[in-house]
Amino acid sequence: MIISTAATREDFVSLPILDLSGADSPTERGVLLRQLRSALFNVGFLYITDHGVPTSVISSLTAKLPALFDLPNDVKNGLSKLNSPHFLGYSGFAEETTLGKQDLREQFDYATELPVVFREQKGSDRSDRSGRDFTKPYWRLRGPNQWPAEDMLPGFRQALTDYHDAVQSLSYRFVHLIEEAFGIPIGTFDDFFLPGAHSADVAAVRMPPQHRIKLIKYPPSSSEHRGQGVGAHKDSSGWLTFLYQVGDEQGLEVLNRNGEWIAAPPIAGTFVVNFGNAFEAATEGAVKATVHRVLAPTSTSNPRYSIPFFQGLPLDLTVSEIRSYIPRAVRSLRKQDEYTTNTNADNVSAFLDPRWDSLGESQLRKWISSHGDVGRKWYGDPLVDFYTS
Ligand SMILES: O=C(O)CCC(=O)C(=O)O
Ligand SMILES: [Fe+2]
Repeated sequence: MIISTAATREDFVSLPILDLSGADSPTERGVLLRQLRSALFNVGFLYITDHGVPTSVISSLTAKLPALFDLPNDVKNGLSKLNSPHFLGYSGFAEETTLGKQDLREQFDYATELPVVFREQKGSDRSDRSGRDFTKPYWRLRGPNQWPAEDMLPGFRQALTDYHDAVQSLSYRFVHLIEEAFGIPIGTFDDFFLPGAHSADVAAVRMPPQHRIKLIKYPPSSSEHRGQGVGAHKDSSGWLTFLYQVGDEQGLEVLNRNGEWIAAPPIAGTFVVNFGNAFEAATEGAVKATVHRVLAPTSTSNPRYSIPFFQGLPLDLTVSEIRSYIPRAVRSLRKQDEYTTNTNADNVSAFLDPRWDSLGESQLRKWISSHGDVGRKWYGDPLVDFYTS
């Protein structure tokens, strides 16, 4: 029970579950879109079933997670994020922080396999045909993965690649549903994901984004007290997040507007969908990047594994540009008082820094603040100090 001097507002106490098979039925599509609108504007967190990602694709990857994390320490450390200016690779237990506190989890970060585009300041060939300036530090976020040797974990690279491709295509289909729920033409956001979708003009064509996939292990807590698996936060790595919770260990919780933590337990075969800071900023808070956290498993539980897929956006896209795609009627749906509410989590005001507008800079800031050692090694102290000041 919540005891409060202010009248308690009605708010969500459980998360909606949307059956995406309704999208293919002329009679049920309208119902699905109504449910989606409610999930978007009232909750900012939902489960999806019948999402079209084959069970075999999911299980091929999830079956390999225990062995991945059980690789010898020298093999895991050989894949350390410290090797990677793209913040891709392995982070050992409690090496990452949220709100200045250690997250009691171990993780591998992977991404759409893409080559480096960043160029050092030297030389004249600094841009591509579109005039994009690849000497900007945030372009350095983009680059290839670190894979374990195939004989160390046979089939892992293929399983992760298949999973990436399937969830990427789910994410594009889901964005089409959102466009319909917003009342804008289906395909409006294709510009962000499918270069050249609407324009043959080289300067207008975007770079295809790099999506990120985290493979996470939360070991059981070392004491009776459940530790911080990951601290309260809003996602800032992308546009939408598609989270797969492996097995049945609980721990994910979502904050409602009354300040209550609502459990988001694993539901077999579903993905959890939520919205990143860029989405909240683009909709001016009409759709929230809802705050969530993970409590580490109890001391007597099994480890918990999870796989968030963060749908990427072009790094040179600006918040003002994205906003121009969202109708005023949608942006004006922001509920009073919420956009600026201090939730004691990384919030949108830190994301929308007046010093910059591009998503690349917001993301560089985010990566540098959660992995300071990687930031200092590859980006240097002045840049780290700038982004963390
Ligand atoms: O592990 C989970 O269930 C959620 C992880 C999460 O919120 C994140 O990594 O951003
Ligand atoms: Fe998250």
